[in-house]
Amino acid sequence: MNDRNPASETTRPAQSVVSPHPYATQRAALLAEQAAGSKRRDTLLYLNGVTKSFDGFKAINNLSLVVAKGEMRAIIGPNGAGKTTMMDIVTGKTRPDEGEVYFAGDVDLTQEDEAAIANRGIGRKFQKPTVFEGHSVEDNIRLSLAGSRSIFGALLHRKDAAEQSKIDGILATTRLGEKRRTPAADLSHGQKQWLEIGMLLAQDPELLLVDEPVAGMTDAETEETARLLKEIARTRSVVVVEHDMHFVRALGVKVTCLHEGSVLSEGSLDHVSADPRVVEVYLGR
Ligand SMILES: Nc1ncnc2c1ncn2[C@@H]1O[C@H](COP(=O)(O)OP(=O)(O)OP(=O)(O)O)[C@@H](O)[C@H]1O
Repeated sequence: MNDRNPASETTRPAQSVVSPHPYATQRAALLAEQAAGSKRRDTLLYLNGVTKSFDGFKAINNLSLVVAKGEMRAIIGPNGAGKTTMMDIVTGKTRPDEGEVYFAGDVDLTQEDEAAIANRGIGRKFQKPTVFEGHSVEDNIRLSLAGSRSIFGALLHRKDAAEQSKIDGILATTRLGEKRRTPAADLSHGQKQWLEIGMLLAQDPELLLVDEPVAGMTDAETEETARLLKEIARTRSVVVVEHDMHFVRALGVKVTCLHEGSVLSEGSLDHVSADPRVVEVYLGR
């Protein structure tokens, strides 16, 4: 049955001529603000229009990159694309000439030094592992937990249960539980890389920057590293720079290809590796 009343339709003014009720406009503005706010809250690392020149050469050129909370992102690109310089900028080692770099909403990283940025919860793993070779695996983790305590104090102080359980958790994550008493010097190259990742985890970073973690690893170690980083990324954001495409595929995350200091292509590995520009400057080489 058609219960519409044609008479009332003819008398009702057309919607387009009715100006919206002030509350409706306010509500629309509020919703837009909430959406923008929640987007901001979801963002952990925000780079916008970042540029850095060395002697007139733009190593980073109008780079924009957004990493969400809890996201793992793989960064690929040819040598000299600016991957290391990008990480140097995020960690405060290098100051950008222009652009915005924000962490966790409103922390302006361009205004902070390396130590302050590390304290904010940004941990970086360089390509070459730097562990305390003479100490056991477990003590390496303990020393990293210690923070401001002296090294001597860290090794001598009474072990409390909470600390021990944190160390055990890190050893399990980094597949080093059975190696806890082994001197770091006796670990394989891959295990040393995992130990260093564990030492970073001891500092509870919200964002981990990892530079070429699988370079020099065996295939089995490479596969295990992909699993390990995926586990870590359940509770933190991870940005991993890597040339090994098998490894990047195993990560199964969004990929950003840098070239000449800017984003050349971004998306799934399939999308990025099918991009003719990426094939031309990187994958096809
Ligand atoms: N401190 C510096 N002084 C001068 N030039 C620099 C400096 N740091 C980086 N560059 C230059 O900036 C460009 C980008 O270098 P960067 O190391 O960031 O590239 P990358 O993508 O990390 O390369 P790779 O894959 O080889 O590590 C290169 O041409 C490099 O020579």
